[in-house]
Amino acid sequence: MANQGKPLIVENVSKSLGGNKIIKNMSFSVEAGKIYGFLGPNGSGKTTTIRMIVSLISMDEGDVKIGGYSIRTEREQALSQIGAIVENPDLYDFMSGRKNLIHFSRMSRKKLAPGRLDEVIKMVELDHAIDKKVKMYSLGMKQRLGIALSILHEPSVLILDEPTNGLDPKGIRELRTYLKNLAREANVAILVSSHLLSEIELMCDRAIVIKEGQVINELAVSDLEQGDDKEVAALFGVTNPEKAEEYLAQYGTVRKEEKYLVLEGTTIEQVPSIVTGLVKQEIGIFHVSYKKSLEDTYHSLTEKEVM
Ligand SMILES: Nc1ncnc2c1ncn2[C@@H]1O[C@H](COP(=O)(O)OP(=O)(O)OP(=O)(O)O)[C@@H](O)[C@H]1O
Repeated sequence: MANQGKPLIVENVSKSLGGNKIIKNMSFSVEAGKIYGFLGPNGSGKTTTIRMIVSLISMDEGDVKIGGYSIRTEREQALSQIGAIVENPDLYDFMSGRKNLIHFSRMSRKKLAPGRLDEVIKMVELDHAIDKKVKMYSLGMKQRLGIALSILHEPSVLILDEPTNGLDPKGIRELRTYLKNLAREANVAILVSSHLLSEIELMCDRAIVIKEGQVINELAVSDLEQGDDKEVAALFGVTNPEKAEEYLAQYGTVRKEEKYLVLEGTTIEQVPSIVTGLVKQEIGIFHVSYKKSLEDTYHSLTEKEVM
């Protein structure tokens, strides 16, 4: 098959809404086993594109191929290959997680492979709570149950519109780990829209950047970790974050990212003297690295005029 390894292909898709051309000749593809971030400013057309991919709305021009099937001419086969959470999944609060899964799998009419239900429950790490009522679940657990629902039928493509919305940092971290495993172990192609750039950096292999309904760039997130002599974001893992934060503030903006302090707006050349300074303050250092932040690249891309 010509498109093997690219289970999602968006080809020259256009869409007008309310008399305005919202999506303009959009094309991109997503590889199996990889997580792609779908990034763009508010109103750039992320949700509209996703709604077309999952066939919630029609497209005016172009096509979307899912597992090689056209969403226009082979809709049923195409949809059988895709799992998505676009709006909040309608879970029944009064039923257990397991009963929800059974109920929705019956509705989808596709017969589940033996053992699939337990496999999915394990994959989303809900084994301990699957027989509890959904109303007892945290938001993160509901999110994982939603993902379980969307992957029950073993799709080759999973689409998540702003999946970290409303999750706390622990929930976000769990979701990230879980999605990474799903991509690697089940070879699923995952497209995640998000406005959280740092989240895309941590979660995704590649980022598709859109603006005004057009793809303006596609980047390998790992490429961004090769800093150059321009401004970088330096990551410090230290024994006394409060004291270190105060010290680092003289060099730029400091923010916390999990167990690290991130110093924005420094240069690679400055890093050795910053490390010396931290040591003089009797702050222990267990990690130092730097990266060109996706945020900088993203802003420099989206602030340019679209041709
Ligand atoms: N039904 C509609 N009729 C007219 N215009 C619409 C309709 N739906 C969306 N739009 C417009 O299309 C553009 C793209 O909207 P869309 O929701 O796809 O963007 P988005 O990138 O998902 O934004 P956000 O990050 O804010 O969710 C916006 O300008 C929006 O106002």
